[in-house]
Amino acid sequence: MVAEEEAAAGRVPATDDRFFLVDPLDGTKEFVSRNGEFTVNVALIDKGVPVAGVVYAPALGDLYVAAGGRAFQARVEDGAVGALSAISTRAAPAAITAIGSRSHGSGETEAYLGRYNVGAFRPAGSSLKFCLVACGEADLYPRFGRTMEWDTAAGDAVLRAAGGKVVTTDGSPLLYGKRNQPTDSDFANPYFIAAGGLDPLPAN
Ligand SMILES: Nc1ncnc2c1ncn2[C@@H]1O[C@H](COP(=O)(O)O)[C@@H](OP(=O)(O)O)[C@H]1O
Ligand SMILES: [Mg+2]
Repeated sequence: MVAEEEAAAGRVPATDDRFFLVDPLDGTKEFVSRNGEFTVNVALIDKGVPVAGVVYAPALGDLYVAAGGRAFQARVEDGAVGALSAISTRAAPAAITAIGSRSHGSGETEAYLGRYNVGAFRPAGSSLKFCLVACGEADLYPRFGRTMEWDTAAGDAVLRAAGGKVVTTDGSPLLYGKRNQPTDSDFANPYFIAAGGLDPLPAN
């Protein structure tokens, strides 16, 4: 199991073909600003692919689950998990809804979005961005900024299971368990684009 705070303290186990990535508090800035958009993230990686995951936003009472190749959403009230309902991405409308970080924007992101017909931009914190694409509330989440694997793996699992995709700027699937990278630290992600029912334009 690889967890954000453990990794920060230098405790990183050898990773096998299958391992868990955990971020107990994703969206620290959201947590501090009390807007509720922080999450607890657990993902199961199998040979580099996020095959199962849970994203839980305790302050909002929203739970998203990827399991068995399908994605689900549930409400959590008073600690009780309500009925799971299946979620899926939507076919992208002519004017898409883009989603992006509340606290980590970039000029590159704006330039990339300029190549689409964007009808609305929705800022959101943490891994909730993947989940909003997964349930068809948004179509595109370009992230041209740094993240770590534990920030993205669970949301990525939910989005893939809902019919979407997460690709690097050259269009290849975002992979996990990245160690000994030539230009970045272990578990650091490259820039990526998460998409629902559209094929994202290559970014380079
Ligand atoms: N320069 C950087 N390097 C690594 N991760 C970064 C980063 N800037 C932002 N992040 C990650 O982006 C996450 C927040 O994303 P967003 O802005 O989309 O909500 C943060 O998660 P934490 O809140 O768990 O630290 C943080 O890990
Ligand atoms: Mg995080």
